[in-house]
Amino acid sequence: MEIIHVSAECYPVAKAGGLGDVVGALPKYQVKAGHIAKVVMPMYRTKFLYDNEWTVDFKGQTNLGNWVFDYTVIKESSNKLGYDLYLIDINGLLDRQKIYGYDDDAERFTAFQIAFVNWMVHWEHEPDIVHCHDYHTGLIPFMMQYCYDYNRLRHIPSVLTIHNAQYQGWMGWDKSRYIPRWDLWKRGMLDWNDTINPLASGIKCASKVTTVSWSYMDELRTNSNGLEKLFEYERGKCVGILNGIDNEVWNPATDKYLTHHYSTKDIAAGKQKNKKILCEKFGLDIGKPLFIFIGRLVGEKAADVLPYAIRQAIEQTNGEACFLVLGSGETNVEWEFQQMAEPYRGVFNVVIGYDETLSHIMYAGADFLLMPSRVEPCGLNQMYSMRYGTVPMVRSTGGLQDTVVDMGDPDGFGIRFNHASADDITYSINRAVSVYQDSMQMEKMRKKMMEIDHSWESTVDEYTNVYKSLK
Ligand SMILES: Nc1ncnc2c1ncn2[C@@H]1O[C@H](COP(=O)(O)OP(=O)(O)O[C@H]2O[C@H](CO)[C@@H](O)[C@H](O)[C@H]2O)[C@@H](O)[C@H]1O
Repeated sequence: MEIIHVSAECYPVAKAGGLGDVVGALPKYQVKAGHIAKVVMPMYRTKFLYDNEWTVDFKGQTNLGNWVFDYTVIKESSNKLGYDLYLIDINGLLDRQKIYGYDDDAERFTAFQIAFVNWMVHWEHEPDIVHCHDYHTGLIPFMMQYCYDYNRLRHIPSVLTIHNAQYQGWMGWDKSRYIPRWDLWKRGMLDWNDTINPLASGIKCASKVTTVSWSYMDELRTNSNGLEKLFEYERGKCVGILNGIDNEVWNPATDKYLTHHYSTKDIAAGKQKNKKILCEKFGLDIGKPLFIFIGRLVGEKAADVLPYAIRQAIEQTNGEACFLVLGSGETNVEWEFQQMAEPYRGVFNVVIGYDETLSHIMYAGADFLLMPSRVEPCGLNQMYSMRYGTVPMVRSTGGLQDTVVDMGDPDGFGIRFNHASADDITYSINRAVSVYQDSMQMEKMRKKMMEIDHSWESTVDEYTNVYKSLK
């Protein structure tokens, strides 16, 4: 089968979070399973662009409302990612360093989607599936169905994967002029509560909708930032498929970001060497259990309760636990963490920003990973931490409850709690501190979690089944 993934992110080209990881890996494993998989994304000005060779595949012209624009599609020449990678360049809109966060994001991603369908119409052959990811590509199924210029694409099945339903790309109806000549009777397929809602439109118009864990699929019907009724109505075409992880990138025995590699044969020693790097660099006590948090500092990840929870845990344990935080997001949360660095020197440190290398060393060197998320569609951090023998501490929600078993269970290896509250987090940290004293139990849990198979190899067929159901 030929599958075209369309996305705003793809690791290692451009990544802001888990979406990039999934779109970077799934196509690679689809190719290994015998499919033709391609990725199409915007041509941001990232390091990957300048470090690699490209050929021009297509040049076209189309418009965003009255603005006529040229676009260029370039293709990575060496197939180094294991699948065909195409970037769409639109001067003035996509030629930026960051992926998101600009005032004209609505125009940027709408123009990207228009350029994509416009390019597809010029293809001499047709793919079997167009696979869209998140709201940035949510208008594509609508455009393929109801824009007169793209009628030729109508019968190609589309799949929308929702990585995060919190963000929906809402646009005022004044922006409907951006969408190329469309069947005005189909206004309802764009609309949700009197705004153009690209995610809702994708859910309505895609042939199938998937999300990234079973529990999150259920949750969306009761908690999806306003789309609950839509998920209930469309439940027949929705399916949950748990994310995999790229075992080639995330492997403590070969990880290119690590100086000290290890496997299940030398877990404790391997982790200790990585912990030493972190503790020396961040002034933390290597004799104490090390807790980490990696991620966006936003309410969804319950980052706002963490500063207080960590302070409370440090007090309650008499400073017997160390904490290292890596992330960026809401300014007040960043500020609170930064204020803690000095008074809690020796047991707490924070890095505000995005650092891929440091994140790998943290997964390897930490003892525990904190993930108190209020909403977590799947979560990759807990799966990476398991692969690196770091005990995940998660709130029981979404994909976290699908992947982590509490250590109270005979088969358990992690810590689960029910509320994204400082008290639940602190209580769990206390549980962790006491299990940390039991090196046999730690070793057992580490080994168990490192042996769990979360590879894409074991998941890729579930997507194939979805595609096949559409042919
Ligand atoms: N400051 C930083 N520095 C370095 N690396 C950082 C970082 N902040 C985050 N990361 C990395 O970004 C990724 C985060 O992935 P997650 O899946 O946990 O969350 P995210 O909310 O981005 O993804 C959404 O999409 C994914 C994919 O479907 C779902 O698993 C998830 O639940 C959903 O919210 C990990 O690779 C993590 O290491």
